[in-house]
Amino acid sequence: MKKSIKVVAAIIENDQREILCALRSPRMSMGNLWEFPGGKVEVGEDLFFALEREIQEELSCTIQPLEIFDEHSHEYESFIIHLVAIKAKLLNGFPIASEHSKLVWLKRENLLSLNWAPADIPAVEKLLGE
Ligand SMILES: Nc1nc2c([nH]c(=O)n2[C@H]2C[C@H](O)[C@@H](COP(=O)(O)OP(=O)(O)OP(=O)(O)O)O2)c(=O)[nH]1
Repeated sequence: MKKSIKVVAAIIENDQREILCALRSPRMSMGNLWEFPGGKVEVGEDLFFALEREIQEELSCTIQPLEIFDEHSHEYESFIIHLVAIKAKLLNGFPIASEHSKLVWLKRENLLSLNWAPADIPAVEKLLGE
């Protein structure tokens, strides 16, 4: 049976209505694909707390999670992901990539120009329709 993982991902929007997109590095699993920054939820962990923790670890800044925007399961070849995309705002600091290869802020209409992790497509499409 395939392993199931629960992952939280932050949809962070700036004052210009641009959304933060992160490129997974070639060293990471699913390398060279774009994602919303975040990571795996630990057992028993609150989703918003997990998101704050992951963003602090990965981007060295503080966010405030606002609301769950989209939840989807996606079956990859070797595991099943339950991806919870959560809208969030920057509270302190500015995102700095430590694990990712690149961070970009994009307007909604440009989001589909990136090569997204397949599990993220429903959330990206929902953002386009907002
Ligand atoms: N963070 C994140 N991961 C995503 C997204 N879409 C998607 O398919 N994934 C996949 C990539 C990874 O296989 C998995 C998340 O693992 P991760 O490596 O980012 O999480 P983590 O920091 O907790 O991992 P770890 O190295 O500490 O074990 O989910 C997304 O939008 N954000």
